[in-house]
Amino acid sequence: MSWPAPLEEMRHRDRVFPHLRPKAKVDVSKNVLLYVEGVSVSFDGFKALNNLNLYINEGELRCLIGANGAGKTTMMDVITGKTPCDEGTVYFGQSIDLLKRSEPEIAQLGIGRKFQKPTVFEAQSVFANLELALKASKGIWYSLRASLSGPQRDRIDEILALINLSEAREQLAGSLSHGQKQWLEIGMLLVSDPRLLFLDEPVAGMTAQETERTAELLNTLAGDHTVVVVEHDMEFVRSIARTVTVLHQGSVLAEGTMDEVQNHPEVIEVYLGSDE
Ligand SMILES: Nc1ncnc2c1ncn2[C@@H]1O[C@H](COP(=O)(O)OP(=O)(O)OP(=O)(O)O)[C@@H](O)[C@H]1O
Repeated sequence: MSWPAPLEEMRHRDRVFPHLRPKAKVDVSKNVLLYVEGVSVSFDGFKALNNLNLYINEGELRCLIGANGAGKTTMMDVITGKTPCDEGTVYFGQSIDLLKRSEPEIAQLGIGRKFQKPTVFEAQSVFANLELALKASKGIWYSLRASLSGPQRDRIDEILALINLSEAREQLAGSLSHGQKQWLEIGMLLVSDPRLLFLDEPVAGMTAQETERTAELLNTLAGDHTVVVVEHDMEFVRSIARTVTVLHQGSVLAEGTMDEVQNHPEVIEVYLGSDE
């Protein structure tokens, strides 16, 4: 029996729902997880990214800094499939061309992103937020299933410990401090075990103690995950970064250790020397 074309397509659920595809193998034989090469993006003739080149190694914790308007958000938008680019290439490992993938497909490949403002479900408990995130990462059919498996519960417990919220598991997310909400959102990304994580200003608005705890968390995540942090808080960057990349006018201005970039004359002039 032959099926009408749309039904035939539905039989191949993995074609219809990208999340059902097995996770693609990412070739990191050269130890580089992300290649951004020659990327330019213009908005009405203004170049937000200008021949940007950036390489992120597997398992590293990289900090990206740059003054307002340097192109940090646009860069993350291009990598995560939100904004198309005019020129350039973006590869995940040696062979996955991210510019050919949609935003959900890129998430499914294991690239997670936390936006600046936490977006947790305030009326749900901490545990329920993680449960919802886990089910959402498995797709719509999965969300209809009522209960979590034992290993999934264990994974959520592990994440709760990692993000320092084990004791707050039954608390409503809306009652958490700003810093705890940020951790919960990082936890919500971790349930799908992303390979590469982009975190936009993770310590903005945090207390000194929460900031310190976040530094520990990010250091723990690095290695198992590759973490790219966009941050304005220079003290925090100094406390976590091994390599810092400075963006300016849509290109990389300098890259190196915190000391190297802080002593870079052009960086001093355009960024660190400013009032930010
Ligand atoms: N959709 C858009 N349309 C027009 N211009 C845009 C758009 N998105 C970004 N821009 C411009 O591109 C430049 C780079 O912006 P982007 O948000 O990437 O910088 P940023 O480094 O993330 O800055 P911030 O630290 O303020 O978040 C800015 O001058 C911005 O005004």
